[in-house]
Amino acid sequence: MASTFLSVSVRPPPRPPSLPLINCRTTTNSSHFASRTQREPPPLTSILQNPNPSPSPPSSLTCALECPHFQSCSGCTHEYNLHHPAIVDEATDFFKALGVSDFTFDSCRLWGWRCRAKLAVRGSSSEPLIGLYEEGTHNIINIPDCKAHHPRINAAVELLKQGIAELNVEPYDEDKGTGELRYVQMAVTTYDTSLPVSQRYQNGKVQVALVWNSRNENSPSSEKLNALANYLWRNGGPRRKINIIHSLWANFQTSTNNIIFGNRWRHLFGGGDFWEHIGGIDVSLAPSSFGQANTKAFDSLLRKLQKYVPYGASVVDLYAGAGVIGLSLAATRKCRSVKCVEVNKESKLSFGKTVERLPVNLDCSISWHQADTSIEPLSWLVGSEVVVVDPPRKGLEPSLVDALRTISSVELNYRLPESPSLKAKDEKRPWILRAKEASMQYKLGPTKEESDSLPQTLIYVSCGWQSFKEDCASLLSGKTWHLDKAHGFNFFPGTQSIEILAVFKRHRGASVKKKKSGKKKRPS
Ligand SMILES: C[S@@+](CC[C@H](N)C(=O)[O-])C[C@H]1O[C@@H](n2cnc3c(N)ncnc32)[C@H](O)[C@@H]1O
Repeated sequence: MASTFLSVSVRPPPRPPSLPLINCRTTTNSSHFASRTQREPPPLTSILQNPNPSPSPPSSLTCALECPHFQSCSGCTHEYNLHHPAIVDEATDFFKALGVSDFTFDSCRLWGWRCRAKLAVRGSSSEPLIGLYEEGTHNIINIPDCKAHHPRINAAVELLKQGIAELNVEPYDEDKGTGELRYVQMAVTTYDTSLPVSQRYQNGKVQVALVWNSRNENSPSSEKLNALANYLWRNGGPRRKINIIHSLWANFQTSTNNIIFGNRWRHLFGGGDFWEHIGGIDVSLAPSSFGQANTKAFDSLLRKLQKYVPYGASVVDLYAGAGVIGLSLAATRKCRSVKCVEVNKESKLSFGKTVERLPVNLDCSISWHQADTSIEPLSWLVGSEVVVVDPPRKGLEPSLVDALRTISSVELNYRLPESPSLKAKDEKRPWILRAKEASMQYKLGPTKEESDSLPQTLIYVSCGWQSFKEDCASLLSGKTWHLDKAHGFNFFPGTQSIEILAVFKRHRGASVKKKKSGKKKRPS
C-alpha cells in the first residue's frame, strides 16, 4: 500500500532545455496548463469536460508527467519516463542474479490512475487548501490539476472547495486542534454496468468520506457537516447532468495524532455499498477498509497472479484486507478453500458483501479472520497449498519470515482436530480464540475434509522494494524456497515505487516431518 499522504522525494535534475519532450499521451491538452499562470483551480465544468484520460499505452521513451504541481507537490518524485522508472532496471538485475531472467514489467496507465486519495484540508473557509504537503515543508498545497488523480477526484475536490467557501466550513488547524473538516478521502468506482465498458473508467463516481473534527454526529458542528454533505449531493449527485458523487460518508476524529480516521463512521447520502469489478469478481469496499489506489494496475496484477494458483488449491491470503485477492482466486481458480487473515476489523463487512456476490456453486470453504499474522503464523499456514502475502510497505513480520523459512523442518504440531466443536473446546490460546470470535465462515458447496498440508507455493505481492529485497534474501537463505517467477507493475507512476509479484516454490523433497503418533511399529 502506498499512502497518498506523506511521501519523501528525491528530485531528478531538471530537464535540459534542448531535450525534446515527446509526450506519450494521445489526448494531450497541454495548452490548458501552459496558459494557466495563476494557481487558482479551473471551474468545475472545465474539469468535467476535460477528463484527460489516457487510454493508450506509452509509445516513446520520455513519457512525461506534465503536471503544473510537480515542482511544489510532494506526491510525485519523477517527471519523465513514467512508463519505465529507473527502479525497473534495478529489479531486472536483482531477479536475474537470483536466476529469474524473464522478469516482466507492466507500465499500466500513466495518468489519471489514482482512484483513491486521502487529502488534507487546511487554510481558511474563504481560501481552503485541499491536497498534499508542499515539497520539504509541513504546508498543504492545492493540487487542482493533479495528473495522478482520476479526473473525477479533481472535480469532486473542486466542488468541495466551493462548498466549504459557501457554507463557511472551517478547515482544521493542526497546531490549535480547532476547525471542522480535517481530511477527505475520495475513492472512485468505475463499475457502472449501465454504461458501455469503454466509457466506464472516465465516468467513474466518487465516494467521498469527510473526516470531521468532532466526537460524533450529535456534536454542535454536525449541522454544518450535514449542510456540506447536502451541498455536495445537490451539486454532484444523481440529479445533476454530470453525476460525479457516488456517496457521502462522515468519519469522526478528534485525536491530535496524525491518524487520519477515527473509529466512528456514518453513511450520509447515496449508495451504502461501493462496488468495483477487480480480478474477475465484484468487490465491495467500505471507506474504512483498505483499497488499492490504482484499480487498473491491481486488476492486471490479479490476472497474472491467478495463473500461478493451481485449480482446486487451498489458499491462505495473509494481510488480506477485504479479501480481494483470496476471493478472486476462489472464483477464478475454483479453490477448495480460501482463508483470509487481516488485522483491521473494518474489512470484515466488505469481505462478507463480496462473498455474497460470488457464484453460489463455487464449492469452496471461505473464511475471514481478524488476526495479527505475526502471532503464531504457522497456525495460519497449516492446511493450505498456496500462501499469498501482501504486506504493507515495511514487509513481512520477522516471525512470519521465520515460519516460512523453517516450514519444511518444523514438526507438524498443528494437527487439525477431528471436529470443529472439539477444536473450539480445546483451544486455549487467547489470540486464536479472539481471531475465531471475529471470524466469518462460509461454505459454498459441500464440506470438504480439511488437510494438514503446508504451502508449496508462496506468492509475495510487495509495494515496498527495499523490504521485499530483505525478505527475499531471508526466505532464500533458508534453502526451503527458490524463486520461480517475478513481475513488476507500475502501481505509482511518477514515483520510484514498483509493485512486485514474486512466486516462490518449495524445494521438492522439503516435506513436513509428521508428528510421531506414539504407536509402535508392528513387526513385519
Ligand atoms: C497492502 S494492504 C493489502 C490488502 C489486500 N491484500 C488488498 O490488496 O486489498 C496490507 C494489509 O495488511 C494489513 N496488515 C498490516 N499488518 C498486519 C498484520 N500484522 N497482520 C494482519 N494484517 C496486517 C493492513 O491492515 C492492510 O489491510
